[in-house]
Amino acid sequence: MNDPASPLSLDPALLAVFSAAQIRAHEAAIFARGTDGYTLMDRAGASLLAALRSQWPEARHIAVVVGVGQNAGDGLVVARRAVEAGLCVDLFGWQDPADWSGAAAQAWQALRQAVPDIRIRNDSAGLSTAEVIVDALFGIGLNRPIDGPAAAWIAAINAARHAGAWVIAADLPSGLLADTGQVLNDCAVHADLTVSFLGFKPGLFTGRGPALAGRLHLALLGQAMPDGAPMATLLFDAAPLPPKPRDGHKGTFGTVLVVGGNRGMGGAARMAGESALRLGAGKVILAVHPEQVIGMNAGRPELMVHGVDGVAALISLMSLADAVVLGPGLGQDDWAQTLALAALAFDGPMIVDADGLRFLSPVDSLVDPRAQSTVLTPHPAEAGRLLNCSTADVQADRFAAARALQARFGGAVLLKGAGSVLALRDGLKLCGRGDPALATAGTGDILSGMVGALLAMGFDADEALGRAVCWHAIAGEIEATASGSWGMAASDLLGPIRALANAQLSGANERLPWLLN
Ligand SMILES: NC(=O)C1=CN([C@@H]2O[C@H](COP(=O)(O)OP(=O)(O)OC[C@H]3O[C@@H](n4cnc5c(N)ncnc54)[C@H](OP(=O)(O)O)[C@@H]3O)[C@@H](O)[C@H]2O)[C@@H](O)CC1
Ligand SMILES: Nc1ncnc2c1ncn2[C@@H]1O[C@H](COP(=O)(O)OP(=O)(O)O)[C@@H](O)[C@H]1O
Ligand SMILES: [K+]
Repeated sequence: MNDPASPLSLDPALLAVFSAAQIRAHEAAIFARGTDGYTLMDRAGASLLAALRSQWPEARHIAVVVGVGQNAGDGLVVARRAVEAGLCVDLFGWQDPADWSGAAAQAWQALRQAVPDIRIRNDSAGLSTAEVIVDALFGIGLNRPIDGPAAAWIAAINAARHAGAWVIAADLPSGLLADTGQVLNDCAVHADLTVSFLGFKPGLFTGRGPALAGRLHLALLGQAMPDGAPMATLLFDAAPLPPKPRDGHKGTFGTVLVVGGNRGMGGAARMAGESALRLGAGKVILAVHPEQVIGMNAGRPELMVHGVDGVAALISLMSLADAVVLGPGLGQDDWAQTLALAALAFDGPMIVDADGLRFLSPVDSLVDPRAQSTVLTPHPAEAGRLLNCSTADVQADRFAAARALQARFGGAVLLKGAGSVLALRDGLKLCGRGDPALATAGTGDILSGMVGALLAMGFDADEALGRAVCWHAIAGEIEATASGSWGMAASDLLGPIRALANAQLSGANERLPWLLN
């Protein structure tokens, strides 16, 4: 069933994210090839101004807030070019111009030459009169919590935005850490548009990034994308399933066994089962607590619901399964533990989610076949439990957490939440789709059923996880577009998911968060 074809036709540069260190190495290589820093910075400022004018063509009055490093230089270029274009420009900050170095110092000289009476205003009162504010405080050089004047300027920019100004960020919204999407001290600019220079940074897509960066625009500054493997690749679309063979029968498309549905938690197992069915699994069996059987059978007769009271009953169901989904509504009691330990011995592809994750033990990923065919899908709190750290620790570096989970437990790992991170055999992926509509109970169960169906069809762990995450996120966008982000119920995703898998609904490019260059 594997079908590697992808409907994506985006520029590869738009699908790669690079760490700050990789961007710095790229800059060094550009300089070594003979382009100087100021030339690059001038292009960065020009790109930012072009994006600003294309997004807000009516804007006449802009404010540029500059910091102390080279990110300020981008802002100084914008100020000069904006004045030259006839816009009214106010420049704000606290830096003594004599302290700027390198290309930023050249940008200041160029600005002074073009606008001799330019001055840097150190009082944020005038900020609120601007239609658009350019955030040129910090880019990839941010390396510690922000306090002092920089924190005050960030607060002033956010207050002006709240009062109606638009905000465009140079390279990154200031305060957002490029590599992780973390914000320290809860101090960061909230931008409407971010122009990212030379390559996208991972932090724009995960952690706090999606909430703070606004729309994204990539400006390559006349350069090819950085050499070498990116830190992660972005997942934006997935190929639909191949046509269903005319001579297929229910056995052809795999049997999924969902193990979960403890007392009071039957809904989770049912949602996982239903999503496996809607994605095309040939048969779906639910192994649930005996007290759940009657209600579940009535609700969705296509699901084969079995009350399981011990290991023997589960093993006999496992013998029928092509893939196991362990965890939805499993709970943590003795019944859950007995079933989980038995299910984890399943000799085939498996996804472990929710409470199922509590019963995992570390594997030796080099020798344990389980490590090859298992998909783990923790949310940040579950990941913290598995890694023996806090949820905040996980969120501080979601890439490191996903990698650590993969190293410890093997398989394909998904760290859920806005900007889901996938640690796969061939490296890191980052889901660039989704909507906060998905932040509601049960959407994780829907996802686990989808992965189960794809595993049962024969997709390998990486492919099954990548497709499921993508369709699930796009389905969330589709529902949000149709009816809004508030109030979606997890089962609402089932229709769009089915349509996406059948190619009857194209999710490609519809709500990509950036302006295509
Ligand atoms: N020609 C080029 O090189 C090009 C560069 N480009 C642009 O340059 C940006 C990178 O510039 P950058 O490396 O100077 O870093 P930047 O983000 O300005 O900040 C570092 C400064 O802030 C300081 N600092 C750090 N944290 C702080 C804190 N919490 N609170 C207070 N201060 C703090 C830090 O101080 P230090 O650590 O040295 O004490 C340092 O002085 C990049 O994102 C892109 O926009 C593009 O134009 C393309 C061409
Ligand atoms: N703000 C968001 N943006 C995009 N996706 C989100 C957001 N919040 C949650 N999600 C997605 O919704 C799903 C929630 O799963 P999970 O936390 O396990 O919920 P549950 O256990 O209730 O089913 C995950 O796939 C997660 O990535
Ligand atoms: K910035």
